[in-house]
Amino acid sequence: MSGSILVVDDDSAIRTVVAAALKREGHRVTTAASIAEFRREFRLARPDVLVTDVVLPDGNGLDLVSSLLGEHPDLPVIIFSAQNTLATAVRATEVGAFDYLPKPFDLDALAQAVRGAIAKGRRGPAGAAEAELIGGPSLIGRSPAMQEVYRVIARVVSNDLTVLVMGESGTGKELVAQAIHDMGPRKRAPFVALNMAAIPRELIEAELFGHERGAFTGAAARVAGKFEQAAGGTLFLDEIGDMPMDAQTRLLRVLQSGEFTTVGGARPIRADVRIVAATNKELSTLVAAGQFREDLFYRLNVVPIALPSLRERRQDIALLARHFLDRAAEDGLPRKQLDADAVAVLERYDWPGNVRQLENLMRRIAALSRDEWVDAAGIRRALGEASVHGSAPDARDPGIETAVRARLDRIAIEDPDALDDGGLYDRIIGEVERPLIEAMLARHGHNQLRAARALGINRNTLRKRLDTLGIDVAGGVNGAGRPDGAE
Ligand SMILES: Nc1ncnc2c1ncn2[C@@H]1O[C@H](COP(=O)(O)OP(=O)(O)OP(=O)(O)O)[C@@H](O)[C@H]1O
Repeated sequence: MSGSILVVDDDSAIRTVVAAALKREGHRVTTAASIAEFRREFRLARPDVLVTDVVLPDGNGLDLVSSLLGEHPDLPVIIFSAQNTLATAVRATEVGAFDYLPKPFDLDALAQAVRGAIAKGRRGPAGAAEAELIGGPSLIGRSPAMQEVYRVIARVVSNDLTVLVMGESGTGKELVAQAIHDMGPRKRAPFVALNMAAIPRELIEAELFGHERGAFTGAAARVAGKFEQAAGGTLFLDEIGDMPMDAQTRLLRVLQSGEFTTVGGARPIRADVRIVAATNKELSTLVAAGQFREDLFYRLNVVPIALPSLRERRQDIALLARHFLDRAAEDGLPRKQLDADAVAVLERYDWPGNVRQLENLMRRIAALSRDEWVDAAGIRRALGEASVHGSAPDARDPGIETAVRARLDRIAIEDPDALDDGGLYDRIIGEVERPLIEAMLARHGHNQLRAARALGINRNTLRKRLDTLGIDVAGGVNGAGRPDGAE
């Protein structure tokens, strides 16, 4: 389906490339380099779709779209921008854009967006009235992976769909939940969080739904639960995978009926909350293992947001690191700067504790490093200290270091040639790996699937390592009896 498209961008190279790509798709294309040119072209061309940049020489594309859609509410608009922030993505949705493409975008994505715009007509939230740039917690990051996250957030802020945020610990799951709350219509009501892993299991239901006076021993007064505290706002259920089965059943009932009762209470109360749940565990695995209700999983997983680990968005590391140093300075700590080598070390590191670990490290550096400029050695030192002090999830056990050194000393005495023959790495790693794998197999009843899961490796990888290391599994239950790790 072809149509007439008006492309507004002050960069002539982008105008040319975009126009050529859209013409190849069979569309008629006109271009404009400014808002003034746009006004002229718009009257003449009467386009089916408008594609516009945000920063234009004589004004802001978002304001333009906002006022334009007041007059032409059915015009589908695609906004592209190099201002790849969550605020831009959300504002684009708020002003009623049909789609938002962060720059650099690929031409296929644009062509597809244009096809969608022509086929479906304008569909964004009605009205341009609420076009207000909202602050809120800043999610930092311009990587493609985070752009995708922003796009999903932008689509859900104005509705009440249940969102499930998945990601490793420290990737910013709570910050995403907070951003969804702060940017949506519930922002003036409370954002209430409950971490399922942090409260005793037997108290979870009372925490969620509240309890009446005398509902159980020690319940001296009526206490409102999180559902009541969050009324009108957002309830963030963290570590949902740790929710006990009974509580899961009750939560499911509440999600289905839209009502809950307090523990010991009889009168149903309307549940007026938007639910955002988060997990760092693979919920589908828990479902398969019978530890999480499948029906609840589907109820929660209406809009999934997969937050990438920090090592999957390394190009955000420098930006985040500088942001955390700025924040530390705002909090009164000395201002520090990172030199290029320092940034390179940060970008190469694997960040098992993700953004939280980077944030802690930057605060540590702000507080402890002596010079204003931090170099590579400064970062390595801080990383080393953090792990020895156990404040990072990658804390190295100094005992292992001592053991490895002692082993090398021994090899130097018993088999000095081995130190130079090139097989040392495999030999030492094999020596560490063997007891690790054997211990995990024993711990998990020789069930390979569970042992592999606990080690965080693929089952086939474990099998290969068992072969390579010559670990005998035939005697184990798994070797003969449970080839698939069935439980
Ligand atoms: N994209 C980001 N921009 C700025 N700060 C971030 C970002 N992501 C995470 N942070 C910061 O990192 C810290 C950890 O984030 P958060 O608590 O949201 O992670 P989480 O995934 O919920 O962790 P957990 O699973 O351990 O609860 C917070 O201080 C948060 O402000």
